[in-house]
Amino acid sequence: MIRLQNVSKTYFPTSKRRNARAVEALKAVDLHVPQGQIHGVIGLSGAGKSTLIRCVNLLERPTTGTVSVDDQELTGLSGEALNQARHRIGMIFQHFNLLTSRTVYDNIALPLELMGMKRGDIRERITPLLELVGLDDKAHQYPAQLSGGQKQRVAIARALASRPRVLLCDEATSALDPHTTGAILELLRDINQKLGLTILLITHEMEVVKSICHRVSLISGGELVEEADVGDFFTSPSTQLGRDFLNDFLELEPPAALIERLEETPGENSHPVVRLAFSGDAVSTPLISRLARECGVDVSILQAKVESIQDRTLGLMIAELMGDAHDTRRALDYLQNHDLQVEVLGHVQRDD
Ligand SMILES: Nc1ncnc2c1ncn2[C@@H]1O[C@H](COP(=O)(O)OP(=O)(O)OP(=O)(O)O)[C@@H](O)[C@H]1O
Repeated sequence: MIRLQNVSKTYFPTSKRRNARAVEALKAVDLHVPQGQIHGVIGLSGAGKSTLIRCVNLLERPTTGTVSVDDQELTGLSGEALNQARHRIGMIFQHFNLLTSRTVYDNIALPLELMGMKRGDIRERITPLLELVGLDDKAHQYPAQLSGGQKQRVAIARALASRPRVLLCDEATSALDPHTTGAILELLRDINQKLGLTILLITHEMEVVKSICHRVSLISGGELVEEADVGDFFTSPSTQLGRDFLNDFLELEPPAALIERLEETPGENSHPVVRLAFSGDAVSTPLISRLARECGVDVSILQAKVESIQDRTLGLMIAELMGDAHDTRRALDYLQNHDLQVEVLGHVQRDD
């Protein structure tokens, strides 16, 4: 439904200052979002998220590469043809972008008025939309009379008014409190299911990805460095940046006092400290007691938690494996052979 091929975007300096530099905001990005999927793009500030999503509806024109939506190449269009194609792409923003002088109803009607639709037809379109977003009693209020969550509901209804095939969400919940964020994400999931709408969203929040996305891409320095199903991303990200995002989200770090004592290479009396991630059957298997029994190591659990990621359960643990070098090596092999993701964080010296 959405296809970006080899998309690059360079912002060239507009001033003639000597130190003005071009910024390569996107570098050879390939992305495919199939029909009906919710795809998240996550990255740090300045990574290129906004540029990427704005390239999809050509609010930013890519410097090179092609963008297609619903089998139509947008990068080959201009003028009226591009305008028509954009009706099939709705967009919502972090700060809602509503017109303060228009009521809720009139904000939602705006794109339809611009399309030249008759008043009666507009009414027929808007009534069910107000119901869908849960604002049927607010039609004649002004944005200033609404909460942030209600404003975003108006923006969603406005984005859906032209019956788009695709909805782009630019940090749509970043200005909202956690409770309202949850409600808006639920509405987006509902719309995705009821209308079969394809959704591309950008965010810096793992919670958003975890709550509603099917697939996720990680962007860094203008490049997509990792792409995975959400369940896989949360169990075994393949890049260091992915692991950093996950660990920040899970708040699973060894205690500070231990971090200070961690050494990169094993010493004579040192034990490995490992971060373990396990999902599926491994969550309900008593692996740690088996590990102790079969490999002859003691396991000191420093932190542990169980998370539900959509329909999967993810177990996480930071543990020290205590035993001689041979046994701890066997223990690491044992864990890996039982489909756990094992990351050795370092080695800690034990004098006792
Ligand atoms: N209009 C512009 N002119 C010049 N440089 C720009 C422009 N817009 C963005 N950039 C630069 O492009 C890079 C990517 O910016 P972008 O806004 O896409 O990142 P982002 O991931 O959305 O960041 P944030 O989460 O902070 O909004 C940054 O280095 C930014 O400074």
